[in-house]
Amino acid sequence: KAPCALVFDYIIVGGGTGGNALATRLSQGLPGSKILVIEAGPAAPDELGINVPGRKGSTLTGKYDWNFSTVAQAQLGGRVLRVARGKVLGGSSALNLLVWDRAAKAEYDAWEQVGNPGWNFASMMAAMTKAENYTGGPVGSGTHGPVHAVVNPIVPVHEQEFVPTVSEVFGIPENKDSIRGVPIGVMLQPKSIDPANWNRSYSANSYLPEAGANLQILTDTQVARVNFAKRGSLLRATGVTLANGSIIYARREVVLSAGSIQTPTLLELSGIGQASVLGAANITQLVDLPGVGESYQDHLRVQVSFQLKDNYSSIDVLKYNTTAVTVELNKWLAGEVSLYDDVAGGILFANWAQLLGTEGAGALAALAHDTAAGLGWGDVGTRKKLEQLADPTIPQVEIIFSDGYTGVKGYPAVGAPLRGKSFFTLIAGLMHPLSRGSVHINATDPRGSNLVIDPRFLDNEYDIQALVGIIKFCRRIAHAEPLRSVWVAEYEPGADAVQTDVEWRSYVLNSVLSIYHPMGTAAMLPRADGGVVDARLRVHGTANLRVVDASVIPVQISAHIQTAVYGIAERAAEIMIAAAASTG
Ligand SMILES: Cc1cc2nc3c(=O)[nH]c(=O)nc-3n(C[C@H](O)[C@H](O)[C@H](O)COP(=O)(O)OP(=O)(O)OC[C@H]3O[C@@H](n4cnc5c(N)ncnc54)[C@H](O)[C@@H]3O)c2cc1C
Repeated sequence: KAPCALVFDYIIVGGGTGGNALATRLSQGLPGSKILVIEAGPAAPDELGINVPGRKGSTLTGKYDWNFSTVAQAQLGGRVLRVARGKVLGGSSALNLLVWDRAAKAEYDAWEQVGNPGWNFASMMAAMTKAENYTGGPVGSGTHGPVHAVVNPIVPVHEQEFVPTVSEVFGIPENKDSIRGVPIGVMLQPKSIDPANWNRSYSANSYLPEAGANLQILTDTQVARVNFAKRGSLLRATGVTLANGSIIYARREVVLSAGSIQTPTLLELSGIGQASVLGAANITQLVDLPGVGESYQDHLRVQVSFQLKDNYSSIDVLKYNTTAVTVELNKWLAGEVSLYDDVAGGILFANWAQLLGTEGAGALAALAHDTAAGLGWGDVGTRKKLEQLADPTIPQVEIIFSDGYTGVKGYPAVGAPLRGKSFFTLIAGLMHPLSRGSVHINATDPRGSNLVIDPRFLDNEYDIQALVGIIKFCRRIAHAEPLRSVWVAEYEPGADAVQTDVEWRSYVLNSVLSIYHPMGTAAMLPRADGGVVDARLRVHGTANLRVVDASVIPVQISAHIQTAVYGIAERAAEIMIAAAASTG
């Protein structure tokens, strides 16, 4: 018999975005249950790289990042792309770039339409609102949830021209209500920041303090696999084995919240997945689930950067001026307005007709249909994406106005003539690429962290042409007044360097990056459709193993996905608490 310190009612693997939200709600809703979160990374409550909004990005490649990378992408000339993931209590919510927004109503409704009763806009909006405490948000946004959101009222002078340029010149109206399932339009977006102390608000400092004493958290502890016993035709999860070999038992349920990269690979290490992947790694297959690790989808980005006129200044000063770094950080620490507050995010969400006109949108949609047909892509997720191209309420495009230089060639180096200059960047985001990749354990080292991540970005002509269309539109925005008056020259890729469609195509292939929103790798779909979990988030073939993180998203949504992950966790808690009540 195991010592009772090693027995819990619920074990949640991964103290990240979804895991901490779920654990907190279970602890509140099931006060008589013992709940354990096991997180591979440390707790880092005082880490300024996490807490200071303007230092977002500084933790990438550091000790709080798993530092995964893709396999060489043949279609991108062999490039290897970074796959950032939080390895810290709070997971990727501790590392992300803070954008707090939502997709269109029809995109959540699509989850129900592909075979998941109860998963629709009404239920997801209710769940996402429960997570949210939006200061100054529109009527209907959450005001009592743990995670704070706010629009920074400070907008740099040059950024103030973005919304009027898009709305007046391109006729895409300003939308101050985007958070309620109607995202199309141009706006200043909220960020997950607590306005009381201007600190990043993330799952570890928002949800966890609300949990009861029945929640325990083990940090710096990696789970190696889930253990099972056979119960009739189903597997019953009995607990987990840690990387150090210890076993912890679960009386009721085990939940995987290890994120879109590690949830599927943990399933594989536990014997659930494709026969060929498990066979190659010498792992006995317990459940044949071909969908595990498949349908990897992400949002893609390319960008153009412009050098500001000398009378404008951006946050670039924090890249080269050490005095400014100290002064501004001290202001943040003293609770004064600082460049490290992270300015409001100017964002445009648009459909293809708004960007390309009716004819251009029709031609691109035809290319999407032909591409999918030609490649034989007929899965439910792709079919939904193709259908959604005709829905003008669903954004296919996101364009972000980013203060400062955020491109690929780098801020001008020491000694370069443009060092010390200020820039802004327009980031072109593709919300529904057709490419679908995979993530699997590595047969040569199944338990190592060298996972086989193959996102297959831009492996088809629709995705390439779609990104070309968006990036060309970014340049058009920059050339329209009043925005045109704030800059002197295009820095990246450079007006002379890229002019023709052929040149844009090769720029896109050479500079595409991930927006770090991988999803769908343990999709909530019927088993016959390649699903990994059912509509109650239970792994097919198991009685009590669930997945609660971004990997369950069955049809790719637009927008940044942290609000959806919190919503999934809130819904999961409702489902699990109801299940506990019905079984006693
Ligand atoms: C750099 C970056 C920028 C982003 N920007 C934005 C943004 O601006 N807005 C937005 O909405 N979204 C953004 N996202 C996406 C969003 O943050 C993620 O989609 C979301 O946080 C994922 O939540 P999750 O619960 O699925 O996984 P995570 O939050 O990543 O949680 C998984 C947790 O499991 C732990 N874990 C993994 N394996 C094990 C194991 N074997 N044992 C124990 N623990 C384990 C990990 O350490 C991690 O803490 C960004 C993401 C990144 C990485």
